[in-house]
Amino acid sequence: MKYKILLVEHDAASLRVLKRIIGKINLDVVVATSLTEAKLIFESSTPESFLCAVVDYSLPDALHGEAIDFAIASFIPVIVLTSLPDDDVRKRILSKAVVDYIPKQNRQVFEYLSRLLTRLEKNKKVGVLVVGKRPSSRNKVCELLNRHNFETFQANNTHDAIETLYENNLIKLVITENELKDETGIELVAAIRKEFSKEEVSIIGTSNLRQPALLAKFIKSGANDYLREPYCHEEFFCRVVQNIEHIEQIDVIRKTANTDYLTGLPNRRHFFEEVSSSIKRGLDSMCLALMDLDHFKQINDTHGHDCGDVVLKEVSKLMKKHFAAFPMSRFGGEEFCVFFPNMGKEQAIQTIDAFRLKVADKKIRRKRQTISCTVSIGLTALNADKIELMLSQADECLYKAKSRGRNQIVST
Ligand SMILES: Nc1nc2c(ncn2[C@@H]2O[C@H](COP(=O)(O)OP(=O)(O)OP(=O)(O)O)[C@@H](O)[C@H]2O)c(=O)[nH]1
Repeated sequence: MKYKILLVEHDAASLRVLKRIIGKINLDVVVATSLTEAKLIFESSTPESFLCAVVDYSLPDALHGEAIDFAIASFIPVIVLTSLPDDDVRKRILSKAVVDYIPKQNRQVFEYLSRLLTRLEKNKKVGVLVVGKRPSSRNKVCELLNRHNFETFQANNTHDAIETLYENNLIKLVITENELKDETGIELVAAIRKEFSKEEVSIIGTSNLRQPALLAKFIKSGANDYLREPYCHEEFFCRVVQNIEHIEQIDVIRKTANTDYLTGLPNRRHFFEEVSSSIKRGLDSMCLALMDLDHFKQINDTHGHDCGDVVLKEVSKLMKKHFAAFPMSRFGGEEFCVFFPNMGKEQAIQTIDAFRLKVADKKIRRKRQTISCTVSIGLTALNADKIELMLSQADECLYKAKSRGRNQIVST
């Protein structure tokens, strides 16, 4: 779904820059140049279709921030723009339930707005778990997080907190105070760290001024960061976003390290890890298939290496669709592998043979040429406790499939 931004701005020059910036990040802009216009637009739309409102503090018919109150009352997150960057205005803006405010000082602040909007969109898919004994303090933190579009979860004890983490893998951050219903926040941090690493879930511990020693204890027990209460709203969001971005960056690095650059399929190392841990957990039955494109050198030699790459990508696309439910990998070169956990030999043969036929039927068109290819497959149903053993069996079968004429399955 493409979200809309309600832009309430009177100044023509600012409008031009803002429209360009918002358009660049692929969000739709709906413009109102006054509070009256904004109200009219809202009468015919739903708040859910708006990611947020970007509102100028001072409009011809709303000189003192009245448009901010209107947008907040309409349940959309609000970012305030102001060309009056004095401390009084800043305080007045931050006393309202806004996402942030942006003084219109230079071009850099518009870049900041662009990052903020991108963040607000991403936040819709990020969960934050808030843990503490008192519902009132949990609700206060959740209200701040909801303002930034985060999905929030709550727990008042260690057991429920860990269960919630297991049930909702979109949770990237836990914010906990030390006082819980059963144990302490410090004990909760230690318990989370037994199950989830710092790279999977960030934790912020909170403590008030009367307990400064707690902050160091939080960090020593495995928290990533801390917040000293009472905290200002800007510091709260800086810390929250910093900790979530840390997890997201690690996620990008992990995905890059696990993915084959050409085809986007998981690479050999990732496949080994995934299948090995699946075998360790114990399976009733399993099969492993090793596949190799036939006469691929000839495809490269006839049509060029670029076309060879296109063939690899097209076969990988077919694989992603056909084997969506199974661990799969580009093993290297023109060799691919699929693992079938809890599947008997007959069913695995049926599944993989359907794929073999799909590959043979596929016509790949490139630069007015039509390329076809076939695939040979070695499949093993050996119940081994090590993936290496299954691979060597599948490899022997694949060798036989090649020597018996290719475009076929040999199984053991
Ligand atoms: N275009 C392209 N070619 C690759 C890539 N990786 C490996 N190859 C080529 O794949 C070809 C594999 O050739 P061979 O091992 O001789 O096997 P084949 O021609 O498929 O013959 P059979 O396996 O016996 O059917 C070699 O020419 C490699 O250069 C790649 O990423 N892109």
